[in-house]
Amino acid sequence: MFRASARQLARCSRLPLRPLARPAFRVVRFPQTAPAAALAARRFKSTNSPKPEDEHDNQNKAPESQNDAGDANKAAPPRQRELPPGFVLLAEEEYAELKTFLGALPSPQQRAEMEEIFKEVKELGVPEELRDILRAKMNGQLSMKDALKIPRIAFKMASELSTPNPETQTKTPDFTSNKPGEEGEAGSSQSQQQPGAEGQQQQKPQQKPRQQQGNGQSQLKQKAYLKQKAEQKGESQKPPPGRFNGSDTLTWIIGAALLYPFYSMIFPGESSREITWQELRKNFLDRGLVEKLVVMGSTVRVELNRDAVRNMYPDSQAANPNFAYYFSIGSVDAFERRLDEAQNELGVPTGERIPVSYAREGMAANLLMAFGPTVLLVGLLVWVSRRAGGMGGGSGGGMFGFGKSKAKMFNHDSAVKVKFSDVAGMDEAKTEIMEFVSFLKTPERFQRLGAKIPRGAILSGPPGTGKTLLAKATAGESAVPFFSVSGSEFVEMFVGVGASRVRDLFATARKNAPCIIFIDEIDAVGKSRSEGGGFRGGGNDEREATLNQILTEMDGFNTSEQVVVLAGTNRPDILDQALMRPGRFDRHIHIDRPTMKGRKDIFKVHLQKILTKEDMDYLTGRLAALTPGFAGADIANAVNEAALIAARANAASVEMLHFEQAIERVVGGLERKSLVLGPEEKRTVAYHEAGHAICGWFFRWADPLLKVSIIPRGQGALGYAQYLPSGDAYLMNTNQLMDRMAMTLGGRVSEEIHFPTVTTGASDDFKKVTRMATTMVTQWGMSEKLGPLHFENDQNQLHKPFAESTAQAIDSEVRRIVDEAYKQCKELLLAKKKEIGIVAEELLRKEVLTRDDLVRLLGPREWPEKEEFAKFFDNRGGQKGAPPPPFPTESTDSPSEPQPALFEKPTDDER
Ligand SMILES: Nc1ncnc2c1ncn2[C@@H]1O[C@H](COP(=O)(O)OP(=O)(O)OP(=O)(O)O)[C@@H](O)[C@H]1O
Repeated sequence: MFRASARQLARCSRLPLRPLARPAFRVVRFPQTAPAAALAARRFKSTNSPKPEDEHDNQNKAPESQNDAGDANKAAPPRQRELPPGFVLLAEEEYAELKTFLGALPSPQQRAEMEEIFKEVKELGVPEELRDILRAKMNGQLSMKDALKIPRIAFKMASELSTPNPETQTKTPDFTSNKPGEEGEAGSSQSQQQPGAEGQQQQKPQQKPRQQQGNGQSQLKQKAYLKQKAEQKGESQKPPPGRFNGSDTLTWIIGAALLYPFYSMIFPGESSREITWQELRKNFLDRGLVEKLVVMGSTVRVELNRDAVRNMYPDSQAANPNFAYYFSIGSVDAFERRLDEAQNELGVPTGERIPVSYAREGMAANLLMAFGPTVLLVGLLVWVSRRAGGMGGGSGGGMFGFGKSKAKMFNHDSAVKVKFSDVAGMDEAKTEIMEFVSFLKTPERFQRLGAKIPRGAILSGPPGTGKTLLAKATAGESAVPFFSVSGSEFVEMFVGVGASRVRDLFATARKNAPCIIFIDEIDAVGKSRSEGGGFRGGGNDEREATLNQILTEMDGFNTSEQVVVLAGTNRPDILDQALMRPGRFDRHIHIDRPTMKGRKDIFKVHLQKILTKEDMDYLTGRLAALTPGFAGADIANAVNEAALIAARANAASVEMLHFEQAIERVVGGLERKSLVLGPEEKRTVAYHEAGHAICGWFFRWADPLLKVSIIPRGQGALGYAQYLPSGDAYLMNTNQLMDRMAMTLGGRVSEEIHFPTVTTGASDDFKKVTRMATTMVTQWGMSEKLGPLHFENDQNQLHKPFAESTAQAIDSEVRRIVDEAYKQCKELLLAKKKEIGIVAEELLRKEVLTRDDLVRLLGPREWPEKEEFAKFFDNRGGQKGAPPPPFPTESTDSPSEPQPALFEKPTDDER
């Protein structure tokens, strides 16, 4: 990590300096300010130093001068000046190493100029750190730390290079002789270097010019002169050598110039260019410039003899040691063959052939290229899931807020407006939950007596029965914040998110206490832990972790903490027992579908918002009678649907007709006017429905018929008969069941009697009959042969929990019951064949027949009607003498089969 960032840092600093370095070279090319020339002039003008012309000659003869220097090093000739502190002289091979980085410079001109500076460097010495870096480079042990030292070293050297040679101080004005001409000449030639010189003197008194030694007066004069000059130039004192002074332009230029080659020592440029085989041959191979070829998979790197290349192509980048050419090959064999042919053509003797090596790192690179993206993606996913999973604690937010609870909060501002008066038809449940309200409102009443308040309650019941509504009403009555969340919101694709969200939810709730948490559909997370454990797919660790967290959090409340947890579910039977134990969800409140009275009350609640002129008592009673099995949500939907139908009809208020149409629509689905039946099909449907109607009319225990229709409706129903089921059907006896089954078979039997063949239309009837008969045998103990036994036949179980012989007995009993119902039906319909014809023909004419039509066609039903039926369907609209309410023009299918809910006693008003 550190390596990468240091590298970037270094690159960053290198790039902005590059433009600075280049102008510096351009400046030096022009006569006035070539740094190399200026440096040479300033630093080596001593009595013993070579004259500028000689120097120039020397510059042109670089190799010799290098050799000389090397010899000088070896022979240690007397030096003209002392080394600056911290500087060392480079050994020949170190200097040669340093020089290789000249190749990093893009143009030959720049290389030549930098070479001048390097010659200075050779004389001046280099900071010890640079020598160490060079040695590390030679040993292949360069580090990023070295890279960070480069700017300091470059500017330290630049500062030394731009400092006048003490030898040249001899050319300062001779203050002992006050000859103005000399002063002027010397001053003009050296004015630029004076401040630096002063700094140098202060820093290194031992380097004072020899001429000044022993001459205190002239020293003082000279100091005064230098100071005056510095003040004239407005320059501050030069900092000690090695410390960069930004105002010293020359130091800047030289420092920047040095930076580039120095950096290329640490970061060899990655520049490379692809060439073709032909280019390789023409430009390098044929000219003997290729030193080595390195095969790396399908590419070959060309290693050139840099010195030879520099001589041949002085302006080419190829001379740069960090620049590489490469070319692609199809196969290694083909490449080797081609290379051999080329060398044969060139007549290269076998012993001097170009060495070819095969690099192994290509393999790693190839592997990285192939699997890198996948590894990266997998790594990212693991990282994200770890992060998401690790987001524990109350804050829970973390990356993307995965661990945060999604609970909607209703507080005083967004207060829950629902009150208990809005919840109808569940008085027992309301009484139970009322206690929570008192606890939240006046906790001291309970605490005073040492009573512990239940932590929470599970509200269970079929969908739409008002569980959420009741929880909201509890919050509304208590006037406390209400957190509503669905169990499924704890489930996320990331491991640990569920538990984290639970933590977050409870932490927020504690902060807002007193308050209510409502977890809807808690079965999504609260399913029994043993449930998934069997052979059916294994356990679900994530769900269990979430459940455990809920259990822990509920345990974590202390008795005085006023946080009530309510949970809603349709499946209390599958909940984990640990949830239900005292101290957690202590109360279990079951909310069933509303009774007749409950439906009436719910209709009253929802009708408050509806504009209707109907008598409320009669309306709600009739609607409640028409909607057995409706849950609160169905009722709310039916009322709203009625208002929509009335609005569509531009009615001034919602009338009974609209309500009944709405109920039919909710039960039977949309009328399908587009489905046009052929005459024969229509006739079959009419006789089928007439068969049902006749059964319903003449069987004593059958449900009273409300209407029959042959208008298609909903999914696949071509016609139907609507009955008023016997109250809420909490209990049904065998007679009722047999009559209902016989009535259900009436359609098919009628077809058999009236047509030479039968149709597929009775399939659903058979399904209902079979299910009823099976339930009678296996669950309701209504078969003498099998007796009062309950046979569970779970579809998910592979094996039936009873013997094969029992299964056969069940089958035969079911068949017997259905056969009996069939016989009963056939006997009736054969006897009433004429009546079927009458009803069917009337149906074909009118499409819908009401109860009144049937009375007209068949005479009054001979069996006494039920109480509600008499009260709400007496055609008087609840008032004596009032005109009968118009009956809906559509009808719908029967609300089906009997409800097997035989476990609860009907309330008084149900009987
Ligand atoms: N007892 C009731 N009194 C008045 N309205 C009710 C009643 N029960 C249900 N409703 C109506 O039905 C709507 C839906 O009810 P709610 O969401 O409470 O049902 P639920 O039992 O929570 O359903 P689910 O089990 O599908 O979550 C309520 O907004 C309300 O309009």
